[in-house]
Amino acid sequence: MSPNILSVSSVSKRYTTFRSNFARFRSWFDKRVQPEQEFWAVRDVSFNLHRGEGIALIGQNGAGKSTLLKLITGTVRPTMGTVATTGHVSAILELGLGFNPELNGRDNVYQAGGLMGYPKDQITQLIPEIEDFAELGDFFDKPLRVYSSGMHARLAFSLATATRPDVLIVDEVLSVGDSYFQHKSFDRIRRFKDEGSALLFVSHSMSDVRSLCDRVLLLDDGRILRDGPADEVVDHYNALVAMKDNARTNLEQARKPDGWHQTRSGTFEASLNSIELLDAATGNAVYTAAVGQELTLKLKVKTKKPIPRLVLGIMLRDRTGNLVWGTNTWHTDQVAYDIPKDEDVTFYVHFPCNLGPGSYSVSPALTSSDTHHENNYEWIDNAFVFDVVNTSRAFFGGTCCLDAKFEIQLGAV
Ligand SMILES: Nc1ncnc2c1ncn2[C@@H]1O[C@H](COP(=O)(O)OP(=O)(O)OP(=O)(O)O)[C@@H](O)[C@H]1O
Repeated sequence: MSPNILSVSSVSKRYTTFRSNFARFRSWFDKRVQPEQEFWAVRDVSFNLHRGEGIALIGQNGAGKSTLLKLITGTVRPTMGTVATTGHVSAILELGLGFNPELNGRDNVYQAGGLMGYPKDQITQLIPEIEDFAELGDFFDKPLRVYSSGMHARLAFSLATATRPDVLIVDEVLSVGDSYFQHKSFDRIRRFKDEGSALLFVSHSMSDVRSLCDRVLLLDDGRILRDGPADEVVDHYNALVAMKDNARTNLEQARKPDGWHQTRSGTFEASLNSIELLDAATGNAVYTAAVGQELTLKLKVKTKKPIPRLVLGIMLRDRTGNLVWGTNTWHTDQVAYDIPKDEDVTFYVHFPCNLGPGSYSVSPALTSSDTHHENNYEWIDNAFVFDVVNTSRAFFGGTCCLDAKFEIQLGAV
């Protein structure tokens, strides 16, 4: 493992509220003046970040993610514990932090760049690259008060990544940018990681988390609830979100011998008995499918109590956990109504294997509507895994087989 670039040791942050500012002031000198309320936003958090590693902090609103980032960047001081970093840390936290709305983009780069420790002549050297990357056009020379939030994000990201930092800290800020700029930013983040930068990333987008980070810390009530590989912790988090909405929900996790991590949650009032992938023509079981092969996914479900409305959802994900395709029988207008207790229900999903070569997982969910928030009967991440090989098409990359045809014409058309 490469050396630590950031060490967070037993860090806690307590916020206190006093009856008045005067009472807070008095408390500095008089120990008898106690706060009206105290609140631990971060509790005993420890982890190390290594060169080239990407760690995401995830968790529900108020879990303590932003506070932890502020403790790491030094904007907020820990009540207990220590944070140690080696090298240059660049953070893109709250939108436009350190920017002046009355100054234009260019002057803000000088001002905020100066606060980041860049000498003026270095900023002058970096300005063309920052202006070019931000792609703000004439807005670069207009006051920030006329910027949209996406424009702020463009300026903040371009400045924070003008030189490659040893640790890059990115809060939710990129989520306000348009998808063109997000792609461009993610490419730059990936390149920095490949060149040795470490990334600390906060996002509510689980696909962004999976695509940028190898490791995920799940925060809950200021504590680290899980620390592990992205697929495992994100699935745990999704199951927890479902549990918050469904009181009687259970949660089980296991790593299977093939390396895939399975998370099963729900009330299990309706649950999956079996899942098979079949060749559509012969009905034979398929574990390795050919690109273009006609397939049928067969799922047998048993009810343990009367179910007024049953919906099957299917998610197909690639090896890195990114969603390739997903829908449910609510959207296809095939809801099954009034199913009695102890009933067998069989679902068939027919599809051509228009996928690229690689490994894929199927995650079924049994619910009562288009989301799992109302009733999560059962949700199994990675319930079935299969491979796809290319035996009949010219070489292509990616997870999708478009069967595109090239046409070439010489001369003017
Ligand atoms: N300055 C402060 N004074 C008092 N409480 C605070 C302060 N800053 C944050 N908190 C509280 O600390 C808790 C953690 O907040 P934090 O912003 O770190 O959560 P978060 O996980 O980043 O949430 P979100 O996803 O909504 O951004 C919240 O309950 C919040 O109200």
